[in-house]
Formats: sequence, C-alpha cells, structure tokens
Amino acid sequence: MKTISMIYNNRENWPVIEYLKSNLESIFEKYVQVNNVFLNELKEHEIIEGDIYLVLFEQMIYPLKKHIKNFNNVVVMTRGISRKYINEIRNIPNNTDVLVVNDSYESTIQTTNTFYELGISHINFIPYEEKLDVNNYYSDIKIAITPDETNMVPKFIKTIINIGYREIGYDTFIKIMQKQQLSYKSVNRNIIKHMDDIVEPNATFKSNYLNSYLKSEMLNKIIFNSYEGILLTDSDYNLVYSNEKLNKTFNIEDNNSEKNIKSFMDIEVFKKITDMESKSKFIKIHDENYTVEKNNVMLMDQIVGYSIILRNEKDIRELEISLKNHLMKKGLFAKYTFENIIYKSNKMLQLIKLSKKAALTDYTISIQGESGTGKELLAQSIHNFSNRKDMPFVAVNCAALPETLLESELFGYEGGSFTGARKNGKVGLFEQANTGTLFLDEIGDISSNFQSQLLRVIQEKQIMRIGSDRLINIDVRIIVATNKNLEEEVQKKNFRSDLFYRLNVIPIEIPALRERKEDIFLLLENFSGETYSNITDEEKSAILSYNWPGNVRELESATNYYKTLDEFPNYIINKLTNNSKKYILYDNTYYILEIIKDNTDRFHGIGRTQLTYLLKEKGIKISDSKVRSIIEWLNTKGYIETRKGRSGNRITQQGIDYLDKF
Ligand SMILES: Nc1ncnc2c1ncn2[C@@H]1O[C@H](COP(=O)(O)OP(=O)(O)OP(=O)(O)O)[C@@H](O)[C@H]1O
Repeated sequence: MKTISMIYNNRENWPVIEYLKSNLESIFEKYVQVNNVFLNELKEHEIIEGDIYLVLFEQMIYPLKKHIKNFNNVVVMTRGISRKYINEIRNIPNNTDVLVVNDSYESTIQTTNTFYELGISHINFIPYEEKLDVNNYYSDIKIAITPDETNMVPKFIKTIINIGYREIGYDTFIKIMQKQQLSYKSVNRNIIKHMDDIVEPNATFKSNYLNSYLKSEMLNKIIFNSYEGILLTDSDYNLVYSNEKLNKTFNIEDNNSEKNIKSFMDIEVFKKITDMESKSKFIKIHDENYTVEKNNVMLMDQIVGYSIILRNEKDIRELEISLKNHLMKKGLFAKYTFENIIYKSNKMLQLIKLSKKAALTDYTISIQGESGTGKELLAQSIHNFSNRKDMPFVAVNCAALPETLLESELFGYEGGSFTGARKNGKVGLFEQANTGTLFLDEIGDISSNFQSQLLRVIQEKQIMRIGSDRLINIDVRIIVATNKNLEEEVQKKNFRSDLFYRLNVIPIEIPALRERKEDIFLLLENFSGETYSNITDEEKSAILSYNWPGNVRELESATNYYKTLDEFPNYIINKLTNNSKKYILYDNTYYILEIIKDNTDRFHGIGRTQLTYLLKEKGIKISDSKVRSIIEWLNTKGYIETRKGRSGNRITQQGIDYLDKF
C-alpha cells in the first residue's frame, strides 16, 4: 500500500479536504492511504513521510522544501469540471461578465484558467478578489460561477452557477499511478470511468491514455495469459515485465519490476540464461525441462534489454496432444511416419531420401505406384515429416465418390444450396485441411470438369463453397497419388496437361514389390512376427518367385493367412511348383477341401473327426486345432458350409470353382 500525502496550507476548507480525499480513495481503492498534511501546523524542519506529495498549486512546492526529501514524487494536482455543468456555462450569452469565486485567490485563478483552457471564451471571466469587493466594485456583474463556495459570492448577485467541487483531473491520477506502479486493473477502470464524468483541458491526453490502455490490455490478454513464460529485462537483467506463467514458474509476486531477475532465480538458472549465446537452449528449472529462447532488444546498435521466453516441455507436449486428439477425433490425422516404412532396397532408400527433402518444402507431390505399394503410407509420412505435422491431414479417395459428391465434399456448400444439402451448410475438406495437407488419392480417375476446378483452386489458392459467392483463402499442401501413368493419360487426352504439370512438381514413383525383392523377406518378417521362423525354405522361395501384383498389401494379407492357417495360399505356392500337384505337400487347405468335396455327395458332408482320420490315413500329419482353423477359414471364404450334426462340412459351388483353378 502506498501513502499519498495531500498538502494543504491549512484546515480552513474542510469539506474540500474531505472531498479530495474521497476522490483519491475512489480511484486507488485499497492500494493507497491518504494522509492530510497542513503546512501551517508543521514544525520547523519536520519531515513529511509519503510515497507521493500531492499539492494543490505550484506555489506550494517552495514552502515544502524544508519538509520533504524527494521532489521527484511531488505531483501538482489538476482539477476538472463535472461535464454536467459545462452546457449551463456555454449557454451564458456572449460577452457577459461572469464572476469566478473560489475559496482562495490561487484557486480562483486556477478555476478561471481551466475555463479558458476548455475553450470557453465567449464570456468574460472575472476572478473574484475579496479585498476588491468594496465600494460596489463588482456591482455590474449579474452572474457568478463557483465550485460550491456560494457563501463567498457577493449578495447582490442573483444568478449563481454552482459547479460543485472540482474533481481531481485524470492526468493527476495517471501521474500517481505511473510513479508508484499502481497500474492495477481496477485502478485503470476507475480512471477511465472518471474520464467520462469530467471535462479536462487535455483531451488528446485522454484519448492517448485510452488507446494505450486498450493496447496494453489487449497485449496483456495475449501475453499475460500465454502458456509460455515471458520475461522482459533491461540490459542489466532488471525485470521490466513478466507474464503470469513466468510469475508462477518463479513465484514472483505481481508488479515486482525493477528487481534483478537474479533475486527470484536459482543462481545456476540465472547463469545459464545470462551466458546464453545461441538463441535457444534446454534448461532444467525446478526439475522440469524448459526450452529457453533469448533475444536482444536493440536500440540503434546497443543492447538495451532482453526478451526471454520459457516453454515448459510438458506444456508443449500437452498442447500437441490436445491438438492431435482434436484432429484424431475428427479423423484428420496422419498415423504413419517414415519409421513405419519397412525397406532394405536401395530403390526405397533413395525414394525416402527424396521424400524427406520434398516433405520440407510446400511443393505439390505426385506419388505414382501400383495398388498396394504404400502410396498413402508415404503421403502420411511426408506430412508427419513436414512443418505441417501438427496440422490436419485429410485424405480423399477421388475414385470412391461420384463427381457431384466429390465437389461438395471438397469445396463444401452453403446451407440450402441444393436439394438434400444440410441446413447449415458444410465445411469442405479443403477448408478442413487448411494449414495442413490434403491427400488426393486416385487422382487419375477424376472427371475433366473436376480437373478444371482443381486446377483453379491450386492456382488461386482460394475456394468458393457451392452456392456462395465468397472466396475463401486456403493454405493447403497437396499430395496426389495414382496407380495410373498420368503422362500416358495426358497423351490419351484423359487428363489435362496443365493440371498434370501443376501436380507433377515433385514426382515420386514407388517401385512395385517385384522390382525390389530385397524388401520381401524384411516385410515378411515384420508382418509374420514370431511365426517367421516356421516358414520353410520352399515357402520362402515360392514367395520370392511370386510376382506380387497386389504388392505389399497382398504380402501382408498372405502373411495373415499364414499366421492363421500355418501355410500360404495355393496361388503363391503353386507358382513355385509350376502347376504340378506337388503343391499339395505344402497346402493342407487344398487337401482338406478336396476330401470335403469327395465326401459331400456320398455322406452329404463330412465331420471333423472323420476328416482328420482320412488325412492321417493319407499320411498327412496335422493337428486337430489346425484342421479346425482351416475349416473356419474355408467357411469364411464361402468354399464350404458347416452344418451341425452328422452331415458336417459340405463343399459349395464356390469351393468347387476354387479347386478347379489348380
Ligand atoms: N514399405 C512398407 N512398409 C510397411 N508397410 C507397408 C509398406 N508399404 C505398404 N505397406 C502397407 O501396405 C498396405 C497398403 O499400403 P497403402 O494403402 O499405403 O498403399 P496404396 O499404394 O495407397 O494402395 P492403393 O493404391 O490401393 O490405395 C498398408 O497396410 C500399408 O501399411
């Protein structure tokens, strides 16, 4: 709490003394204590205590010389006039003589000056002097203005405009506030309210104050509540500003400015911060990890201070998680990174090197590759490696949607713009992907009309929702993918060449799996897990010689098949044996299906026990649980039907067709 010493000559005008005290207290509330000091009661060299010495007139400063130590804290009070009386004064006819009466000659002059400074000059203000009020000196004057000193107005004057006690001017409050760092929210609010009530000569001052207050409030809102700790110091590391987060980190009581930051930091932390040469550094503070960024504040070529920003690793992670959660909830999230791409081949190594470089740019990337080669996996990895990784990743399969739907999905629409449209309209995927990445899969399949629309969006970086005439700016990185050869499509005139060149800025071609056989076993090992060691050499050579038209996706499903049934599908093994019946050795599924077929007519089907018996009879060693799982798989494929009771398992037409393929 600060003390304001209000200096008066004497106690004569007690109501004003009380009034001014309450005026000060109404603005500074609990933050100040007001003491009245009367010059005529002070002893010879008596020192007045106080953080601020508030005097009514400049003339009072001189007598204070003997009683105060620090003249920096003397403030001369300005006074304003309540707005409600001004119009009454303005309505006085031109050139009228008006007597101004106040309790002392000094205050009478001060009041008169205030009127002139407020631009009221159409009347003649005559300052009242008691000693002249003899011999009808003022007898021609008919109107008097007084700040509540009506009893001092000569009796013959009938019209008195009482403007009430003059209030303390807002510039006085602001001076006190700035000198004593009393810039509390409620104090600022009180001053602004007070400004509306009184008129003061210095109107520009008022608007400047209001603007700077609004600006600082806005900055405060952003900076003060930031999740980052923000600290501003002078060049000697004395605190100039700290926001709430920083105050909490270091337990700083508010408005502790002019303190050296050393006073609230551990010496090691202080040293690390002051010694910092690089812009950013990791520092442990109270056992938590922070990244600290320090920047010089320059004036001409001199360092006048430092701005220091602290980010708690935990907060950054939480922020990332909450953004990711939000995007995940909305499905706008890329799951895969380059770490998830399994490869060994040099071809893939080069491709990943190129993709990583491309990821760091904002150029459009065009991925070409057969189905199942990992185009979406690569697109997601590129997004997660790019600067947009914390922003949305939106994938659209262009071949899966009819043209009109694709258009409304991508561009969105205004409410009620077509039949069946949602009432409130729809935000398109371009907008949802804003600041992130849009992955357009199967781009080779879009209609020529849609090709034109897409070209426009890519060129203009703006979209317009269907049914709207408002352009929306978008900042989206586009990755397209196709299993078609787009160059050939351009030659065949199925794809616009201008769009092709726009999309093909960085072309990446993923080789088919058969063109990078080195990757096959590594992928197989990853997909099969523990069961990898059970895979026989014959199976491996079959896998290697198979040409994998479905690429990695097909290898993944074949491995899942193996994990369930302990063997690979016939069509893979068959390739090795070149259509010879030897495959049966490797393929119990085929053998079981054949037995079921042979038994379907005779017994209307065959039970599992009987089946296992027949298998054993033929010298095939197979566990009961294995037979069960093969039966289940054949059922799910629709190759057999399993009925309860004795009729057991029967082959279906589909099963017969499947067998016929071999
Ligand atoms: N190199 C790889 N490492 C690990 N998994 C892979 C690899 N390549 C592809 N895959 C996996 O194969 C499957 C198919 O990949 P993806 O969907 O990315 O292929 P695509 O080329 O986009 O297919 P389509 O053309 O059919 O859309 C996915 O499960 C993916 O995780």
